Amino acid sequence: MSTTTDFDFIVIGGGSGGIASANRAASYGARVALVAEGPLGGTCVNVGCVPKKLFWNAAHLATSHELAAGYGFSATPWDFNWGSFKSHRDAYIQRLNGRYAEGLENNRVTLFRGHGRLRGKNQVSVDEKTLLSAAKILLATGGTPIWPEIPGAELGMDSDGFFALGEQPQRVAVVGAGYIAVELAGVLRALGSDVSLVVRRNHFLHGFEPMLREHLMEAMQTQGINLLAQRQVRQLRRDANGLCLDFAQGDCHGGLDAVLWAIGRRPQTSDLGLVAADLATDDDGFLAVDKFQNTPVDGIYAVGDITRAPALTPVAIAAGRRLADRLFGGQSERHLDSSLTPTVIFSHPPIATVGMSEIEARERYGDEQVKCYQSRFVPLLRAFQSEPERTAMKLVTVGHEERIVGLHAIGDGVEEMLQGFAVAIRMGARKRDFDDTIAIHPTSSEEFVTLR
Ligand SMILES: Cc1cc2nc3c(=O)[nH]c(=O)nc-3n(C[C@H](O)[C@H](O)[C@H](O)COP(=O)(O)OP(=O)(O)OC[C@H]3O[C@@H](n4cnc5c(N)ncnc54)[C@H](O)[C@@H]3O)c2cc1C
Ligand SMILES: NC(=O)c1ccc[n+]([C@@H]2O[C@H](COP(=O)([O-])OP(=O)(O)OC[C@H]3O[C@@H](n4cnc5c(N)ncnc54)[C@H](O)[C@@H]3O)[C@@H](O)[C@H]2O)c1
Repeated sequence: MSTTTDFDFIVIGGGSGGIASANRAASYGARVALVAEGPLGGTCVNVGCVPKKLFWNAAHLATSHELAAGYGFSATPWDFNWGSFKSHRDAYIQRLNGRYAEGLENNRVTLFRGHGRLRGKNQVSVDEKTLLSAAKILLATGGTPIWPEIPGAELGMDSDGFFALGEQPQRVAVVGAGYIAVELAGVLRALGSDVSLVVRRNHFLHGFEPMLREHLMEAMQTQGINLLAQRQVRQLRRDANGLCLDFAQGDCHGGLDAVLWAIGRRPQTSDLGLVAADLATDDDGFLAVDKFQNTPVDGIYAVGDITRAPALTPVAIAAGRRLADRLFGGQSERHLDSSLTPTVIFSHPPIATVGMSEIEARERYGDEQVKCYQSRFVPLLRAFQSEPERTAMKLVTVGHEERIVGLHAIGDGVEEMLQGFAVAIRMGARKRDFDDTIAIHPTSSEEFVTLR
């Protein structure tokens, strides 16, 4: 190994949290090393948020001709060219990779390309060739898709494989019930594939406000997504008709071109040299951190998907930046409070949600303290459709002051609506603050300030 180079801060992982923390620390004058394998930007930029949102935009355009007819446009659907979309998308992502590299260089962060591994509490090796040392080390190595341990699993693909596809699969089964499953099932269906969604329970998006998933389930069924509920996949095999899923319930689902596993992600902590630094993960591979991102070992920190914080890019970024503010910016109490994290599921229609579901609020505060307001309506955009997809909204309030503890919406445009409402809720907004706010007409978001 080459001689040790000394830094103030070593960051392992060039994704959302790692890059944000490295740049922020360098802005305070710290000497920072970033050890990164894989393309810069990590999951979000390369195989997550960015390609997914571009797909979502494509899917949105693909279905807009249905609306356009009512507005007097000739309703000829246009053809989608998967290959051309992919080459534009990949070129865009490459530009982002380049911008991240430039940003690091401009901020004087020293980039080491390769696999980072702890070699003690203050040392990190890069591909076992270069040795770095620092008093402070941040672990930000993100997550990776989980594959089912069943015969034939390798015949399917994970979300990384989905983004690598050169051609559109025509008959697809998506297995899973979380964000990725509903998002990618929706994209594929909107782009014209025949899609089945395989879930173990009666529903998907377990843990979210039930109003949201009930509304989405209804919309997906109207769109022609085949929901295969209460199915546990036992094996995947290939026969003369294509891929076939066998279920523990005794039936099967065949004739498929592709099967997408979307059954969760696990933290990438198994090859990080944790033992050398006296660190250990929990049984699921996560690192325990306190509110300041401190691991139990002094001088070693963790942010992002390797911790139990919500696995979202803005959470990883915020945790990484706040940590750098605290360690190098003289802000000794700076930390992330992720308790009211707003989130959007880019399903069709999209879901926007922040805070507690009605059930969670009733459990926490008791039935008599909780009051909910709801609305379900046809947005003006869909005024000319014979069977329009509706928008649904719900506010969950507590106490005599009716403090808003949950805000949930599903429908056109809600993905852009949530951010501002999340600010108000974080500031402690009450129902009457919403009522006192003049509506913007005609919009869908005005419904939130006119609920009765
Ligand atoms: C399909 C999909 C869609 C998503 N959509 C959204 C969305 O719309 N909005 C949202 O907020 N979030 C979304 N997410 C989640 C988001 O991508 C993650 O929460 C976020 O990327 C986590 O950031 P991170 O810094 O923890 O890790 P990552 O971004 O995963 O970065 C970790 C980096 O570390 C590298 N690495 C790992 N081990 C080592 C090592 N030993 N040495 C050197 N480098 C290493 C990895 O190669 C990777 O580049 C999505 C995720 C997926 C999979
Ligand atoms: N829009 C966004 O912000 C966005 C989009 C995608 C992903 N993400 C983040 O990435 C994380 C990972 O996403 P994800 O969808 O992979 O995971 P997830 O944890 O959200 O969902 C995994 C789902 O798979 C189900 N499941 C587990 N094992 C299964 C099995 N053997 N068979 C069938 N179903 C099974 C689980 O019940 C769960 O519903 C998310 O939790 C989220 O934080 C965010």
